[in-house]
Amino acid sequence: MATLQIDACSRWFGNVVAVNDVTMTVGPGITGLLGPNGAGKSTLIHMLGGFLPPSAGTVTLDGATIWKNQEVYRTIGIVTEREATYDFLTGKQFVRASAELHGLADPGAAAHRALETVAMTDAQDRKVGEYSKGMKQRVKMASALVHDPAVLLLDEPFNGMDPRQRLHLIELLRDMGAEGRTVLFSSHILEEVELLAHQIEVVVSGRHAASGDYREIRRLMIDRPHRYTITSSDNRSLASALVADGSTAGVSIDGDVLRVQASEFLRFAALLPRVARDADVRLLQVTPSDESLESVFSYLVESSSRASSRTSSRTPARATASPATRERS
Ligand SMILES: Nc1ncnc2c1ncn2[C@@H]1O[C@H](COP(=O)(O)OP(=O)(O)OP(=O)(O)O)[C@@H](O)[C@H]1O
Repeated sequence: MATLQIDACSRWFGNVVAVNDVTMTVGPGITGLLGPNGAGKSTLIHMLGGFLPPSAGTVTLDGATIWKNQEVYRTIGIVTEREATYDFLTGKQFVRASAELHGLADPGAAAHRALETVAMTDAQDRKVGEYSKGMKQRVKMASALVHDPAVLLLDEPFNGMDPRQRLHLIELLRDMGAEGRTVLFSSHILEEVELLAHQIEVVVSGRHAASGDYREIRRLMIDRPHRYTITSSDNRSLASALVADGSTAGVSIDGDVLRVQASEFLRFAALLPRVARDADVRLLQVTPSDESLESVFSYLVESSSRASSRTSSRTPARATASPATRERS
């Protein structure tokens, strides 16, 4: 079982602070690294993969420094976002070269196994330069898996994949996670993160904005209005009862449904059944209408930008759903 630890880590390039005082733990299973363009995801992945040293702080695997540590490199597989591959090699040669660089005893067998894992044996004798984007991604994946690493880091692995390839990669990563490997992938395709990751780490402007299950993160943001769509036995009576109580920010009737904006999640969750019972109304369906990762993300981006406009560029901002908030709840 491999655990990655990023501790008070910053990385800057000249005046640009790409990663700003991030502390994060990534354990076995699948973790999604989420953030807008330029948030620092690739920089974090490069530091975890041993491609870059941190400018400050530490990046370790099971307590061992990753940077320039060959022993650690043996246990890490990394698929970078970079398009560049050795186009003149066949898929098989490309993966085998990686096996040889790792000094594996039987590079041919290891390459074959890895190509089988990503379902690329049929195309293994074609030149990488002739592959589609998705096929290139898979062969890069095979090359990262060739030494059977305990840790797998993937930067935007779904880029350029068609839906079938995407599904295949989702299954593959699920299997890797289930085997107890530590899998960290970055993506801007929110549905994939939501579908795949048991744990989500959000970075915004180089800062660690949130950590946890996305629904959990969402619920922690109790200072943000939550929207619900409700159907009940008597929407009109329920609407007036909710308005009279005064703890909702907005109530409107929209055809057969009631749309409610609650100012506090926890309070509203306790209040709604009580108000319904007192008004003699039966609740038929209560659906959160904005609990997607997209809305969580927009909120975090907004709150982190608000915080960063108040702080200097090297001071970490605390968004509402930062780990510190989590501990308090
Ligand atoms: N080698 C470099 N030299 C200078 N600036 C860099 C370098 N690498 C990254 N940066 C800057 O650091 C910031 C974070 O970049 P990074 O690539 O880590 O973000 P990202 O979240 O992966 O973005 P994207 O999703 O667009 O790939 C950006 O402002 C970027 O321009």
